[in-house]
Amino acid sequence: MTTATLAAPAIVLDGVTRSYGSRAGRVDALRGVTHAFGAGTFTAIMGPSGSGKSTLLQCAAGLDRPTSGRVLVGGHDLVRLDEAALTRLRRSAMGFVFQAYNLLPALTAYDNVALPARLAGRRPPRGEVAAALTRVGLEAQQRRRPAELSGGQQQRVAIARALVTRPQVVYADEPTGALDRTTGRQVLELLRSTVDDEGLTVVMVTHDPVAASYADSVLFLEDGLLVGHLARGTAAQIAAAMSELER
Ligand SMILES: Nc1ncnc2c1ncn2[C@@H]1O[C@H](COP(=O)(O)OP(=O)(O)OP(=O)(O)O)[C@@H](O)[C@H]1O
Repeated sequence: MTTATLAAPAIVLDGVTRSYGSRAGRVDALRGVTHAFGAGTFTAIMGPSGSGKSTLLQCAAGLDRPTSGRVLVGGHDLVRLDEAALTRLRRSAMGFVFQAYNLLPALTAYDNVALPARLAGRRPPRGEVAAALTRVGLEAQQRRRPAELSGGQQQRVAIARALVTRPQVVYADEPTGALDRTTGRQVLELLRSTVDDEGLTVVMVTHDPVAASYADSVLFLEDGLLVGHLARGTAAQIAAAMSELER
């Protein structure tokens, strides 16, 4: 048995279902998903449009509540936490990176990175914010506002903001969706290095086999169910598995 299998998982989904009621009827976005994400691993979630990828990520992050099943993050059962406790856990243990960088346009890069700590009611030490910006290669751009940064730089600010609270897990939803290939690769290398160097657990939704090839393993979702798993696949192998699914 390897150390990875001995380590307690960072995130556990246990029989997670999520149904949405709408005027058009019921949609079963997740239909019983069970998976343990090992601590210090990078997992990509792939699947056709509407297969439940974003719903899975939202449930794993406590941004959405499952209809049934359990979600454990760092041993905490998210389903049993009230909103206040969930918010505290999200702010201390989880980081988020989205396709749209969600930076506040009026704030500098520095103040955007400092924001999560301020929201949690503390003034982050200047050195911690500066270190997070240095970590993503933006120490010289601290005083710039988002409009004065390229897309890739804005995404790196968003990653610094996700890392500054020293989370255990980072959830990323199409983090390279709005970036060109070279810039996207820098962002993926950065996510990869947070796993390799700092032992973070990263879960990333992506449509892009090249992005998914940076992960340790790829989970394939179809129609709300986990239907496949590929460990350490190349982009070509991942693309082949995807087209098999979409056939
Ligand atoms: N708030 C909601 N209300 C009703 N239905 C929803 C809601 N959110 C998602 N769904 C439905 O649940 C299913 C799964 O959606 P989800 O966004 O998780 O898929 P996805 O795999 O992330 O799709 P995409 O790749 O297109 O972003 C879809 O059928 C979607 O229409």
